[in-house]
Amino acid sequence: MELIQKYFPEITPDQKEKFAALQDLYKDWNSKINVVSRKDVDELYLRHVLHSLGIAKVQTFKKGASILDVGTGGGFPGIPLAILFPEVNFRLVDSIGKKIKVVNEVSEGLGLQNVVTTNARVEEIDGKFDFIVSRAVAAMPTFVHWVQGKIAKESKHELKNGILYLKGGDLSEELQDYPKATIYELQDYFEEDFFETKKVVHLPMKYKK
Ligand SMILES: C[S@@+](CC[C@H](N)C(=O)[O-])C[C@H]1O[C@@H](n2cnc3c(N)ncnc32)[C@H](O)[C@@H]1O
Repeated sequence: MELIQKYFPEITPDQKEKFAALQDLYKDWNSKINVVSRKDVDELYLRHVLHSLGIAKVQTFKKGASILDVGTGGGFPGIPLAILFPEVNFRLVDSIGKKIKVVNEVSEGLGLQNVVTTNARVEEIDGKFDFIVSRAVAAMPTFVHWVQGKIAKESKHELKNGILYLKGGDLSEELQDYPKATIYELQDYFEEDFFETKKVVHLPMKYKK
């Protein structure tokens, strides 16, 4: 929790309270429906919350923006980002119903007004979003295939509307067909080399050459 404050010192008392409440909510819901490993619950703030917020170091979402979190699982990166950006609209999607149940319980437990969830495959989702965020769901070509057509053209943001994907490893092969992809290293934003998945990939909507 101290790490959240260290790297996001501008959070309000309300946001601080919500971040602090996450641990008990996940512990409680995970004991009923096992969606996050026990080790992960113990290391929730570092492995999940701070890691998810890495996306916010790359792009600050403006008021009224719409964000789709694809394959949110237990709510990552969507829930921490929704706490950090209360005036931004988040839609969290997962194809597994019990994961969405946990996300709903956590979101309701926190009283988040800016989160809606959908239990579906992302391919079935209609609508356009400013950004699509994700972590650990599919290789880039598959992912792009799923989400192309769901990104709004107009951008009010510093980065062009598109995908922001938390990824690890050597991405040169995976990204070879996407010359417009930009790779941001999380270690440039955090003093310590915290994370196993160390990069945020930004792929703008018009990703082709
Ligand atoms: C490895 S988990 C990652 C969960 C979360 N993003 C995280 O990083 O903790 C991958 C998730 O993607 C979901 N998923 C996979 N393919 C999907 C699809 N086509 N549409 C929606 N969800 C999908 C799975 O159900 C699973 O919950």
